[in-house]
Amino acid sequence: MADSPSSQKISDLSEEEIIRLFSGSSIPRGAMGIGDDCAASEGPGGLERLISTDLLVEDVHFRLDSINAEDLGHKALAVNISDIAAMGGTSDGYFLSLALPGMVSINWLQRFRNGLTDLAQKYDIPLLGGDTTRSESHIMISVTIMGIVNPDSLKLRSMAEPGDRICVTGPLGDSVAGLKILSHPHKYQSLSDNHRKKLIQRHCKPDPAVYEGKWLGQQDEVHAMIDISDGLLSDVRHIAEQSDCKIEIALDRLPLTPAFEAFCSIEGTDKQARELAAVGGEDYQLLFSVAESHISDLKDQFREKFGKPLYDIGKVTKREPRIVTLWDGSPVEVNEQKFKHFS
Ligand SMILES: Nc1ncnc2c1ncn2[C@@H]1O[C@H](COP(=O)(O)OP(=O)(O)O)[C@@H](O)[C@H]1O
Ligand SMILES: Cc1ncc(C[n+]2csc(CCOP(=O)(O)OP(=O)(O)O)c2C)c(N)n1
Ligand SMILES: [Mg+2]
Repeated sequence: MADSPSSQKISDLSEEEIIRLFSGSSIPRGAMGIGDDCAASEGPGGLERLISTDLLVEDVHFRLDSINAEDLGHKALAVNISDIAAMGGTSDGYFLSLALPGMVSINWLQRFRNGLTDLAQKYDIPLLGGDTTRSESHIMISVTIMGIVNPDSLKLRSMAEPGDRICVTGPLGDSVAGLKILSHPHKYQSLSDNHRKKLIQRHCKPDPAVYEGKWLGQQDEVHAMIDISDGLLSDVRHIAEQSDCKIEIALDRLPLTPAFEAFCSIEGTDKQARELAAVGGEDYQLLFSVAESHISDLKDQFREKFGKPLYDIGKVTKREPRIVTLWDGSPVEVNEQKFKHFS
């Protein structure tokens, strides 16, 4: 892009357009840079080294009156662990960078640390370093994570093939419902405490699909994989574009929890519920493509290993990078009012 006049602001650009400003540098042969959940390069003992980073900013990714310190610590690491899982890898170290306003209480920071380190210990991921600085106003948390993966298990967004089925590892929409409850508590007063708690928990304390990602990575018939951070349709589009394939998603097959259905019944139709599940972000389920001939075996083995089902929600067709949403087999438009950082 040529240099723009100084009157143009980055709010005129999409996140993708901003990333494109920084892309295009040459990287070593065999390595992989911008464009997937992690960068990958040759690592120790013939393994691939994976690296990824994500930034959480107060009032963009979280509000201090909506998430407690422990959950925020957990979430900051969980979203990064999820990126390693989406490549079929195993996390083996992380860095933590913090920008903190001076008025943050020591107690808050200790509880943030507890949430973070509990999750790190659960998956045996050591903290290797980071950076700490003062911020004039907002809290910013950046985690950089490293992982390893056997080259044969590496799953990229570009690996889907026509004829594959599209699957997800769990229900969608709970996180966006949790966020809406936190943002407008009075609107959802009729929801039971149990449902409300579940949805808020799924928003504030996402559970990365660590073992599922590693196992799916080891399955040769699983082709492309990504984690759902931006929202199902947005992340399906990443696979469609990078694999140069058309992908059909059957909205009526999206897995929903009883809590999410109860939430949606307060103000919408069944179709609106599925639209929300298709665009709401931060689910951190894994989305992958698998050869159709293998899907039945894969579902059986997955259920045996993890005690829960895989959900088959669509298919990959011809080489034409776009997505189509279906309702009862017929194409329907979805209003994609997805979360946008800029324009
Ligand atoms: N400022 C940046 N400079 C270089 N690469 C970036 C920048 N921001 C994002 N990327 C890269 O662009 C790709 C897409 O980013 P993103 O959508 O944030 O991925 P994810 O959902 O996995 O976090 C990733 O490969 C990421 O590393
Ligand atoms: C206060 C607040 N507003 C809005 C959201 C919703 N939200 C923030 S980021 C995001 C999508 C994912 O964020 P991004 O930084 O793009 O993650 P990445 O794709 O890089 O993993 C969503 C749905 C939120 N969690 N909290
Ligand atoms: Mg990112």
